[in-house]
Amino acid sequence: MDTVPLIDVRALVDPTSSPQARREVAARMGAACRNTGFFYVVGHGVDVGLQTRLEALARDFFARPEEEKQRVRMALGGRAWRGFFPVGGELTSGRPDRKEGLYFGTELSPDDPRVRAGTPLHGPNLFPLEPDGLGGAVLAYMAALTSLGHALMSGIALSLDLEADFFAARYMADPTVLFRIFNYPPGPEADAQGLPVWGVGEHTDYGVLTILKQDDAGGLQVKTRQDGHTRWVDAPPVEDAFVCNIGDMLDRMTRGVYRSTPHRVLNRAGRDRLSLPFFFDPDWTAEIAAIDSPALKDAGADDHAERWDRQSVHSFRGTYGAYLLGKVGKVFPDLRAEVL
Ligand SMILES: O=C(O)CCC(=O)C(=O)O
Ligand SMILES: [Fe+2]
Repeated sequence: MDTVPLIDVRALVDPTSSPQARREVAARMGAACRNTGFFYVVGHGVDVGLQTRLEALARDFFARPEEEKQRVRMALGGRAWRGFFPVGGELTSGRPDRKEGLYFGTELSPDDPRVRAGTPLHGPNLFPLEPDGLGGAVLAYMAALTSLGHALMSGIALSLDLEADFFAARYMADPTVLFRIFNYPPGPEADAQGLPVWGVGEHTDYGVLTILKQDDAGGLQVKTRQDGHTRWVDAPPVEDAFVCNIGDMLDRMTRGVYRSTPHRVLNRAGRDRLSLPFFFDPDWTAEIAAIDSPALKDAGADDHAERWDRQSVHSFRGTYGAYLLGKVGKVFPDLRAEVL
């Protein structure tokens, strides 16, 4: 309970595995979702060569001069909300994070009806021209992680006694995919007032499932809860494993039984930390509702009084797109006027 469990998900990824093997993996995922809301996955099948290439290209990009990075600044991405933001440009829990980043999403052409209609967060990516190959590697990685996301969601569905394709059919036929590459520069742990300078402040993720690749610097912390006590534990890097966690929408759908657990980052490595979170979220137009399953008869407590943002995810009614826009406006106040 106090550490983040590690789950071999090979049986969910391998099309020839037995139903029994799938159910066993699903049961482990279900236990992790009820307890920490966080777990590592190995046996995920994502090509190591692709991961290494993408990491090297990302390091190359962030090491470039600020004015070069600004050539793909978010303001140029318009309503699609893509591109680069500098250190301090994002406010996760009301204060600027010490991180810079690149935002990507599903690649849509300007002719796509949603783009033509001006739907926020939909559009083409804003890829840097240099280093050469970064855009292609990002697209290949997003495709690989989309497959993995569907496989992991089949396990989560089985863990709730639902059909394996429940999420793919009902909520994620056309998933909202947000992919980010963050660089956390080193720096003092506290500011002039003695307050900690977070790479990312305490927060929960907005959607259903986050699949995170982190480098070997460490610094990710997860808030666990046991017997009414909370405790921050480290989620250190594990060789060829992704860190997975569930977000507010799955918490909402399971009435709090599966937890969207708060987490934060403090880079103490004394060097840059690179992380690549992939957010695998419901369709933009999906209406979020509680799932009807006997596996969810013991609903969790409404925890809004203890939550980092004091909001109740359980009272939310509406589409995932509406939920996401409300959140994004808070973390990027400067871009809000343009998009909302
Ligand atoms: O960089 C990390 O390890 C975590 C990032 C994160 O929590 C997020 O982007 O939601
Ligand atoms: Fe997060």
